[in-house]
Amino acid sequence: MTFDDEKCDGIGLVACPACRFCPIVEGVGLLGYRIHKHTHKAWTVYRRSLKMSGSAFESLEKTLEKHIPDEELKEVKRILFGKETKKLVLPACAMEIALERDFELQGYMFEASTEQLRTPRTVRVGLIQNRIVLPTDAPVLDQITALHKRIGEMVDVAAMCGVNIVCFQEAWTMPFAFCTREKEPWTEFAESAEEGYTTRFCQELAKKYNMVVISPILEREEVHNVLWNTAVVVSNSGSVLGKTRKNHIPRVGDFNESTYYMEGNTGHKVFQTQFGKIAVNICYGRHHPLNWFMYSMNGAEIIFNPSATVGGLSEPMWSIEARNAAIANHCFTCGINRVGTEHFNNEFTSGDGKKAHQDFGYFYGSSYVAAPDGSRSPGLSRTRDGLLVTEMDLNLSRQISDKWSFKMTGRYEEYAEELTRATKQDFKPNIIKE
Ligand SMILES: NC(=O)NCCC(=O)O
Repeated sequence: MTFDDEKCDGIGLVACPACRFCPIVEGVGLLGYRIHKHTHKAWTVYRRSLKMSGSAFESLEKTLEKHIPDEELKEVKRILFGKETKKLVLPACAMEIALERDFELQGYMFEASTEQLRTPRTVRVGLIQNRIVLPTDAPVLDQITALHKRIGEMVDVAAMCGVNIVCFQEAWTMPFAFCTREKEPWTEFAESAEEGYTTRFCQELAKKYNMVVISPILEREEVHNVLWNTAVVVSNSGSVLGKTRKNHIPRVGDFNESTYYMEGNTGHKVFQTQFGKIAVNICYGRHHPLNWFMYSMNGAEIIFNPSATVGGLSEPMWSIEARNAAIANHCFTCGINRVGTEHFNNEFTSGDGKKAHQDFGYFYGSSYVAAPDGSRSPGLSRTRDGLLVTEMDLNLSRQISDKWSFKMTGRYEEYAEELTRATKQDFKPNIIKE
């Protein structure tokens, strides 16, 4: 599409393609001067984000909206995404600041039926996806500090939107350098979960905004000097509620993560917060249904899945796995993925005979929330930093559980016995032959 922004008449919806992507027009539908005021700016921001990403494909939802006639779109969306999630009206000041700070802001709500004996248990969750800020060869502390600043300005907006629990992407303080297999300088990004500067930074945010902060970092456990891929959960009081470590380590494509840290040893912890019981299933753990299941068995009402994954590898699976986990476990799930392409100075190979390269591929964002009734929010874009705010009534989980009864019909004892047998060395698969 070609467009000359000098000639835009500011009416927006027709004249300027940016308006279709401008969160102010699209998100809240504010009329009059706001459309005019933001048109050129949004278009500039949008164009800049496309140029930076090297990807013109913004999101599946946008493409469906662009090409499917209105009368069919509703039905297509119902079948693909489940019951429509209503848009959440977010404060105009938050929308405006998000625009100024060049990130997408979207809000949705998951409602539950009214009950006679329980009042609604609504909680607002914020998911943050982002690019790295500085090049990967900038000094380590500069990179960390720049990311703190960027995320800090996004959390300010989350606070304006009334977010109670915010979660960042996997290893958010660093480039996803595990593709390189080099130890230095990447291990220098590892920090103490309890006392590192990133945890201190999150404690400040948590206290300032009365917000639970989930901070997935590369952890250096200093007593034994062991590295882990860890999510630190900071309570809204500002104290560290605990930490939980990534249970499953990928050995696929360029995800050479076993070079850097060990398989988690914290089991399937669930954290009781003021806003609900939460758990964190880090990235590759989402391919393991039993991992989700055990967090749910321990009572998790919301399971976060902070991730770093690229289009060439996992994009067709992305929209299915966390959503399926929400359905199967009668809980809410939140998938968060980083954005953009990260370049490294030294070439590396994928061990597949193909040419050496200097990047992982494209991290496609697309963060979303899925609900126990099978519905899901639209995803954030594939190309831009973003904050997704969702309001969820946690009563929905028990309502759906009462309806579908997966926990009641699960026959877990049977599976426990069979699984125990299946993991023994002398196991013989139960195959009937003629
Ligand atoms: N970070 C991480 O575990 N990535 C593995 C690839 C994937 O799970 O899509």
